Amino acid sequence: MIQIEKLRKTYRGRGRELTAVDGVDLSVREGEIFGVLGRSGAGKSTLLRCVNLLERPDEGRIEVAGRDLLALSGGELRAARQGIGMIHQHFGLLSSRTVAGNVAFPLEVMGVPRAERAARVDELLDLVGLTEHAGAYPAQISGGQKQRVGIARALAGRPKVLLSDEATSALDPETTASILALLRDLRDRLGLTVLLITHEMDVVKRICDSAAIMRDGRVVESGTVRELLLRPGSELARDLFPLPAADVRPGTTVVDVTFEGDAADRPFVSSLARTYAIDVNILGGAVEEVGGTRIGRLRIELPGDPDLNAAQLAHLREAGLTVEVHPSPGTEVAA
Ligand SMILES: Nc1ncnc2c1ncn2[C@@H]1O[C@H](COP(=O)(O)OP(=O)(O)OP(=O)(O)O)[C@@H](O)[C@H]1O
Repeated sequence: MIQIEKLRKTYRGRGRELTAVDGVDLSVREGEIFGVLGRSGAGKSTLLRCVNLLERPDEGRIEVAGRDLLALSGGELRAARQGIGMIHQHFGLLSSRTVAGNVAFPLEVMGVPRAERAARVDELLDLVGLTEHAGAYPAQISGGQKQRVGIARALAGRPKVLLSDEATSALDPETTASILALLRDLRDRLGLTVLLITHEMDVVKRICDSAAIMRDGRVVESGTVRELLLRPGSELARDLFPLPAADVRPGTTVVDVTFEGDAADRPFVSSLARTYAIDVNILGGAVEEVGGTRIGRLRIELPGDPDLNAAQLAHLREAGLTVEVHPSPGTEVAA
């Protein structure tokens, strides 16, 4: 649904150059919720603003719903942008207008006739659960309700794509959960494709089907959340399951074992200990519900160096577990 290829955007000013997006490729499938994560300054907002051409990239290609956005101009571009809604961290509501007036605003800009506009505003407010607050002003409603207005306004042009710029960052955890549930529900009911940027792991855990991590303007990993969690060395897995720094003692093997669904219910630690008559030390672990599946990660310590534990590691892999061995001290390659 969204195809981004070799996207580059450099900001120039006062003799300085800063490449905020540096050759990004990204593919978002129709109907999925795709999260872009990364530290402040990684280039997430710039990337998002390029997708609806609030920012014009220097190079690359952006295809949304089969249309090459950078090749469009005038009316065609306006129509394509109407098919892309956007919600913001600080809501961006007009304080002098009521809730209904804020939702009506984009419809006025689009030239929708008054009677049709009123019916559409009612429909949109119903969609986000704000019918009873139609006459309230932004100052009279909560942050969560303000974001619901923002969502209703973004959906005014019946977009197929919704962009979300840290939409829940200014909200408390409970309100965040309700806004995320609303986004997922709207995706299901309206068949939306959602591209969101966030620095909150909870957002990824709760609603993202796929994710990408950005650093210094580049995508360093991307894929479905499940794929990334089970991929050895994945940063997303490390961030979602924070474990203490691995302190590998000489003569031991420290292994991170990632398991999902059924495998979470099998006693693989005791099976390993029994089969090889060894003591297995548990160093840490976490189990999380991710996208409706239980995924867990356990850090265990086995006696003996890794090369003496080949059979034990194979035993874990054969049980369908993802196995990542920490290097022993002294095995790191000198830079
Ligand atoms: N309009 C601009 N002019 C100049 N530099 C900019 C502009 N917008 C962003 N930048 C710079 O580009 C880099 C990427 O910024 P961007 O806002 O895309 O990152 P981000 O990952 O979204 O971070 P944040 O969450 O802090 O917004 C930063 O170094 C930022 O200072």
